[in-house]
Amino acid sequence: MKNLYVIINPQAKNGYSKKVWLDVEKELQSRQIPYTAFNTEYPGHARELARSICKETKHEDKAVIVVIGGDGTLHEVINGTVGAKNVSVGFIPGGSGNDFSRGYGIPKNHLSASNFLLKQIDLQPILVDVGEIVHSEEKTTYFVNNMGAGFDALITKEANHSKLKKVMNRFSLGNLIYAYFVLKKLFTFKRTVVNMTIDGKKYKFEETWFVTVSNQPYYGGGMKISPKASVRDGLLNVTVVQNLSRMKFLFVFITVFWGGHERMKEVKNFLGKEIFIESKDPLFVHADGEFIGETPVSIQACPQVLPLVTREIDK
Ligand SMILES: Nc1ncnc2c1ncn2[C@@H]1O[C@H](COP(=O)(O)OP(=O)(O)OP(=O)(O)O)[C@@H](O)[C@H]1O
Repeated sequence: MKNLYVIINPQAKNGYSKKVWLDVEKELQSRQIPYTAFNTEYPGHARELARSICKETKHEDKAVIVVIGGDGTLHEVINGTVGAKNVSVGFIPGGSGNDFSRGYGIPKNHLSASNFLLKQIDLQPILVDVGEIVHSEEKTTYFVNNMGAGFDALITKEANHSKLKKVMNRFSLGNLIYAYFVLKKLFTFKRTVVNMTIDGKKYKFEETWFVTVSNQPYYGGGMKISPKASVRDGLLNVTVVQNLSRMKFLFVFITVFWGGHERMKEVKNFLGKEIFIESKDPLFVHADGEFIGETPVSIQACPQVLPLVTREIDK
């Protein structure tokens, strides 16, 4: 069996991930599977742990890092492993949003996900795409789900820093926090001009609410922002929402839950490999729901670079 490392974020979903780990640990022990486990101690720690596991195992044949937490922890681990060909990544959901499981064919229930993972672990991992963002001072961030600039990044930033999220997570209502901030920020958000280049072609969008670049269909805890996005096609799906009154924007935002927004004339969709986003006024930027800075940013698709323990995913 491949060497197994587990990275647990004990804070994900207000500590629910600790319970997930107890169940998974029991399963590993009953099957007498050896493992090395680490708890994250602060934001950013999962990335450091993943990096040092990759360094230590670089002469080993194969290793697997299993992430127990939410999409934020997974995002950090990916940022520590991208490029390490011998290390594959597995995921057991223990967070509140779970867009990664939705988009990558991983069971949502942690016991099913753990059984599934242990069955797949010694099979060939599936190589999936990731997106690469180069932002200020040549800093690079990778994303697996999506990145966005504008209103959605503002909501992400507000929600992640809000004490209310913790309270609502306690009642399994963590996702409602996003709806709360959408309503709170809807009437004050300043729309701006966004200039984009997609595979060499230039675009100008007036009165832009947000731009999302997706690797998979889901974001914001189950919203279908990019229903046709595929994690194996080597391409990124761009969604631009612009020229909408505040009330119509709210309506469009609601239709994102089932992907209905794609038919609206104020929603533009593109496919591309290299994307540049700049704006007249700086816009907040997120990657996989984690705030990372402001525009301008350059994004590119990195086709099939991440070995993932999952089932075959259609191209
Ligand atoms: N020990 C820790 N203490 C505080 N924060 C931590 C710790 N370990 C990790 N974090 C941070 O917790 C944040 C949230 O983690 P994560 O996204 O995995 O859980 P979640 O918010 O419950 O789930 P989701 O993103 O799926 O909604 C991440 O930004 C991560 O950096």
